[in-house]
Amino acid sequence: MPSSARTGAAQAPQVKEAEIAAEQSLVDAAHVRLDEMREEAQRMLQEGFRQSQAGTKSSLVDRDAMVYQAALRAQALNVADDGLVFGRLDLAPGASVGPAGLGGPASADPGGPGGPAAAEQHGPLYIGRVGVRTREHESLVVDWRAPAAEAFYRATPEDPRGVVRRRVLHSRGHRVIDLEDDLLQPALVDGLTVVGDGAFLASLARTREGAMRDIVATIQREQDLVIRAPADGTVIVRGGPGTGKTAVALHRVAYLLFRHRRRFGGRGVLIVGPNQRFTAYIERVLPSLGEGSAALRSLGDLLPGTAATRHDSPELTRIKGAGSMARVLRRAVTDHPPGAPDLLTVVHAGVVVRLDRPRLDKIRKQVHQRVHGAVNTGRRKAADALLDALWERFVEIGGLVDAPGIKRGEFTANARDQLGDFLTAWWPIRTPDQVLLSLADPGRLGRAAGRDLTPSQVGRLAGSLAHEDGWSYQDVALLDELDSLLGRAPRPTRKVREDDPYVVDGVNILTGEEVAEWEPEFRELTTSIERFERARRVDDEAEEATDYGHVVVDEAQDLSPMQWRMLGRRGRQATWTVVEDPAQSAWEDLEASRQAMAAALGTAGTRRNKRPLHSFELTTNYRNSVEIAAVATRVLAKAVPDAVPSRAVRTTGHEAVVSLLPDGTRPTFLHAARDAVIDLLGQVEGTIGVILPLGWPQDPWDVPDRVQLLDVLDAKGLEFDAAVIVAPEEIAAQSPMGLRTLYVAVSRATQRLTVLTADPAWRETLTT
Ligand SMILES: Nc1ncnc2c1ncn2[C@@H]1O[C@H](COP(=O)(O)OP(=O)(O)OP(=O)(O)O)[C@@H](O)[C@H]1O
Repeated sequence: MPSSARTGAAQAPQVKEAEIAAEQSLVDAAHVRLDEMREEAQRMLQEGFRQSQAGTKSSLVDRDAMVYQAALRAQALNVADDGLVFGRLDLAPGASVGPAGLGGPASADPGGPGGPAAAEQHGPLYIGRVGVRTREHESLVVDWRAPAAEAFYRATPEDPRGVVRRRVLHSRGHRVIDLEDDLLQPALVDGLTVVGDGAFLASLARTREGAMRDIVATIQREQDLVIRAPADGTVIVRGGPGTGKTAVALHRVAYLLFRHRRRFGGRGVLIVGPNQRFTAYIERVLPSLGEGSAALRSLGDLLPGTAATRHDSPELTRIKGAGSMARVLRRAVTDHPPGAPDLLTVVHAGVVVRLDRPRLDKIRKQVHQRVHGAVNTGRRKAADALLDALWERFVEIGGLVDAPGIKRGEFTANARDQLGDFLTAWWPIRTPDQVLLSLADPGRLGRAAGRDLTPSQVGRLAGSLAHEDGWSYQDVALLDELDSLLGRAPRPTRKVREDDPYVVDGVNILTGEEVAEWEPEFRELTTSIERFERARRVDDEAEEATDYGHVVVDEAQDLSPMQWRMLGRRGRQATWTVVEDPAQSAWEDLEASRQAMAAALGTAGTRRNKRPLHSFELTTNYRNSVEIAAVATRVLAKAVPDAVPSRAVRTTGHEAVVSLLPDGTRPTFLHAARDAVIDLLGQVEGTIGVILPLGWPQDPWDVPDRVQLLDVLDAKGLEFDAAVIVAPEEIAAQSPMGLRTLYVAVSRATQRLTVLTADPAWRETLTT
C-alpha cells in the first residue's frame, strides 16, 4: 500500500482476533453467495442450451444471448478461492468513493458480477477478486477493477479520497488469517480499531513455489496507475527488475477485459513473453483472476505449428534479427524456386512455342508484383500471365502465319491443357520452412541477400540453416515473415463454377484437387457463443485469431526488429501494453529496435495518425532483498553507468555470497555450483535457480524438482528464492550486451544469492 500512518502494533492479541472473527463472518457470507451465483450461472447456461434444442424460430437468437452471457459470467466467477475478499475501506461520514472521490460510473462490463458499489456507500466497502451481491442486489463485495475500488489502491494520507482506514485481509483458502490496517485520516478514526504488523512486507518474503501469483490484494499506487491507464493507444511501462512490470501487465489485462469486455473480449487479447519457461511461469495469474480467455504465447510459438527449441549465438541473433532480413526474405520468395523448370514448351497446330528462363523470370517478377502477400494463392495469376506470354510469343514467331485462322481462345484453351505439371513445379505452393531451409544453399542466399548481408554473414547464416537442429527464437520471426509473404495455401472454393477454365477433366490444375468431390468443409460462425468458444480454444491452430484487440509485450527490450514485425502483424488495429527494462536488454541495436517497435505499435506515423502514448515508470523493487539488490546495483553501474537503480524494500540479513574458485574450468564451476545448491536446499524452502552462461550443458542433476538449471536467456523474467550464478565473467563476455545479461541473472533471487567466479576482479566488483 502507499505510505500511510501504520499504527496498532501494540494492540492486544484478543483485539486482533476479534477483528479477524468479525471479518470472517463477512467472508463466509461472500463465499455462500459466490457459490449461489456460480450455480445460477450454470443454470443459465443449461437453460440457454435447452432453448437451443427447442427449435422455435427465435431460439437461435435467444440461445445466443443467453448462453453467451452465462458463459462469460460462469468464467468470471471462476476465480481462485484464496482471498476472495481481500480489502476493506472505511469511509469518513458522508464520503463516497470512485475515481474522482465521488461515486464511480456504472461498470462498463455487461456480464460482470457485482459491479461497482453504489454511489453513496454506507458502512464499510469490501473489495474482492470478483463482485458479489446479495439476493436483493445489494453490493457485498466490490470487484477490484470497479471504479469504486480504485481508492483502495490509490488513497494516501495526502489524498485520502474519503478513506479513513484501509484494511488488507490475508486469507488461506476461505479462512482469514491476518489483518493489516493503514490509517489515512487519523483524526477521523473514531470507533475504529487499528491492527497490523507489516503483512505486506511479509507477503513479499513468502516462499516462491515456481509459478507467479496474482498481487491483487497488494497492488501499489504506482502500479495501479498503469493497470487502470486509458484503454486507447499504447501504454509503455519501464522499471528495473522486480518492480512488478509483469504482474502489472497481467492485472491490466484482467482490468481491460472487465471494463471493456465487448471491445477486447471479442477481438481477443494476446500476451507475449520471451520464452516458454516464462509463459509457463505466469500462466496461472489470469485464471486466478477469473480470466481464461487471453492467449498466452512466447516469441517461440507465435506461429502455429512451430516451436523454438533454442537461442542463437549473439552473432547469429544479430544477423537474423535485423530488419533488413525482411528484404532478404522477400527476394527469397520471389526467386526462382528450387527445382523449378527453366523452359516451358507448348505445341499448337504444329507450331512449337517456347518460353525460356529469361522470359520466364520476367513473367515471375511481374506476377510477384501483383500477388504481394499472397504468393501461394497467386498461381492463377501466374497461369494467366504465362498464357498471355505464350500467345504473344506465338504471334511473335509467326504462328498466325504458319497456322492461319487460329483464334486466341482456341490457342489458350489448348495451351492451358498442357500447363498443369509445369505450373505446379514452376509456381509451387510452399511452406515458410521450405523457403527458409532453401537458404541453406549459399548461392541462393547470396542472391537473396543483395547488399543487405556481407559475404561472411551469408556464409554464417547459410551454414547455420544447414547444420543446426530445430528452430531458434529468431528463426520463428523469419518463418512468420515468410508466412505473411507466402499467404495461405489456396483453399477449395465453396462453389465450383462448372465453366472454370482451370478445371480440366474434373481436376483443378491450380490446386490439384478433384473438383467433383469437393465438399465445403467450413461454415460461417454465426453466433456469439460460437465466437466465444473459438476465443477460448486458443490451442486450436486452425482457428487462431491473428489480429488481436490488445497486445501485451513483456521483456520488450529484447525484441529484434524482425520480432517486432511479427508482433505488429498480430495487432494492426490493436492497443498495446509494452513493458520493458532497457538496462536488461540483450539486443544490441536499440535504435533499430525502437524504430521497429514504433512501426509495429503505430506510433511512428505522422502526427495525424499517431496513436496516443502513455508512459509509466515503476521504481520499487519487490523481488530482491536489499542485500541482493546491492549486488545487482553494482552490475548495473558497470552495464549502464547512468541508470538509476530501483529501490528494494525488504532486508533479510543475508548478504550475497561471492565465491572465488581456484580455476575457471567448467568442472570446477559445476562442482562448486552443486555444493552451493546443497547448502541452499537447507536454507530456502522454495525454488533454486542455477543460472549458466549460454551454451553450457544443462544435463539434469540428481536434485529435487525445486532446483532448476537454465541458461541466462531462459532466466528472463523468472524469479527464484535462491539463485546460483555461474561464471559471471563468461556471461559478461559472451556478447556486447553481456553485462546487461548478467544484470538479469543477478536480479532473479528473492532471498539468497550465490555467485561463483574464478576472476578476482569480478569478485571485487560484485562485493564492493
Ligand atoms: N504490489 C505487489 N504486491 C506483492 N508482490 C508484488 C507486488 N508487485 C510485484 N510483486 C512481486 O514482485 C515480484 C516481481 O514482479 P515481476 O516479475 O512482475 O517484476 P518485473 O518488473 O517484471 O521483473 P523483471 O524485469 O525482472 O522481469 C513478483 O513475485 C511479484 O509477484
